[in-house]
Amino acid sequence: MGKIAVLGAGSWGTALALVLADNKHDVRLWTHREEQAQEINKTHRNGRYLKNIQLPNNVVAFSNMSEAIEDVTAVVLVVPTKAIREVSIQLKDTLNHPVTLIHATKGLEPDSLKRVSEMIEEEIPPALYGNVVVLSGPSHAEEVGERHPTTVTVSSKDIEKAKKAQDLFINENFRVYTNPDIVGVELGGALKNIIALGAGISDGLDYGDNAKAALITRGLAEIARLGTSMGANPLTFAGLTGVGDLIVTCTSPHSRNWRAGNMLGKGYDLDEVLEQMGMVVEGVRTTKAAYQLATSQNIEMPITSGIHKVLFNQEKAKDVVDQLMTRGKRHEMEDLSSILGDRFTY
Ligand SMILES: NC(=O)C1=CN([C@@H]2O[C@H](COP(=O)(O)OP(=O)(O)OC[C@H]3O[C@@H](n4cnc5c(N)ncnc54)[C@H](OP(=O)(O)O)[C@@H]3O)[C@@H](O)[C@H]2O)C=CC1
Ligand SMILES: O=C(CO)COP(=O)(O)O
Repeated sequence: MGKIAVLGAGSWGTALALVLADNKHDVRLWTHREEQAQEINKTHRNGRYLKNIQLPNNVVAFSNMSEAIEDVTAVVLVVPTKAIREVSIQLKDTLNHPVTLIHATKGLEPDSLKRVSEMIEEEIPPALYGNVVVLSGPSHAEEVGERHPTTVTVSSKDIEKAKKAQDLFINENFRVYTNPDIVGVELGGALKNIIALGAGISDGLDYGDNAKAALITRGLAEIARLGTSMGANPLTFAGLTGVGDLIVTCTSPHSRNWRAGNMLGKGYDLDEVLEQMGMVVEGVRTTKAAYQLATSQNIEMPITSGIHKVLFNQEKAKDVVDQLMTRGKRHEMEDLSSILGDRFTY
């Protein structure tokens, strides 16, 4: 078994470190906070982000990146999207040998409109890792920490790299599939957070199960619409990183995006919500990026546009739902008819 560095000691980095440790790897969990590294090494717990989980002894925390990545064969980058460029630059300045590079971050960058693997490729010369691998899918850190059955997908432009990552992570509790469609895998993981905000808002307004099912299903339709226009395979959105992650994020109080939406639905304002969360709510910045993408590519994304109005234009969630419900009439399978042709045109 090899030495692996996990960069980012939030909820997800800590849970992934546990999976790798269960697979008998020598795991080096890097945090930018010295006091957090000391706490993890002393107590074998990450009190702020995953307090109920006891970490195995083969997870060792570091606050010095060059010590954390010394002689590692793989690096797992798992910080919020906002920090990806900064941590990638630190990694580029520190790394002096080739590694398998995996990221597990779910987001899109506003303005540049880049996916996370594209951001990494812009900051770290691909000569050091070949092609980036993304790990994504329905996986709350709290449940992975409890070793509950979980399934995820790894994807890369180089499928051999994805298979390497599959071998590092797979075990009896954590089943890992491969998928060659990195565009679809990354977009599914990023865009579902917008819909999870919407599901939380709907629950905050006490709109019940019908409304939430509508958001998940029509949310999937608009995710697939944007994704296919960007080159993704539409079938990826029917998989773990599409509908799978939508279900887990839109229906669970573990989800920070759902919880943030829930507070918005109950009438709190965005700044208050983010302050109370104390953890990353990726859907907020991703809504901005997806709205910019949809506008620039002329793709219809009514739910995303509605959530954009609630987050950034101070429109009332209830009014936005009313607007969504009274839009012009549509054919449910419009997207399929353009992909599959005559059989779906009626
Ligand atoms: N939690 C989950 O269940 C899952 C999360 N993800 C994704 O994983 C990514 C990370 O999320 P998650 O771990 O949950 O987030 P958390 O909010 O739990 O933790 C974020 C971590 O990143 C650290 N961080 C922030 N900025 C920097 C920086 N500039 N340099 C170094 N470290 C930094 C934070 O440090 P500090 O304490 O100092 O702020 C904190 O340790 C997100 O994209 C999320 O969508 C994916 C699947 C599941
Ligand atoms: O991506 C996740 C589960 O798959 C976690 O979602 P949240 O960031 O909303 O908690």
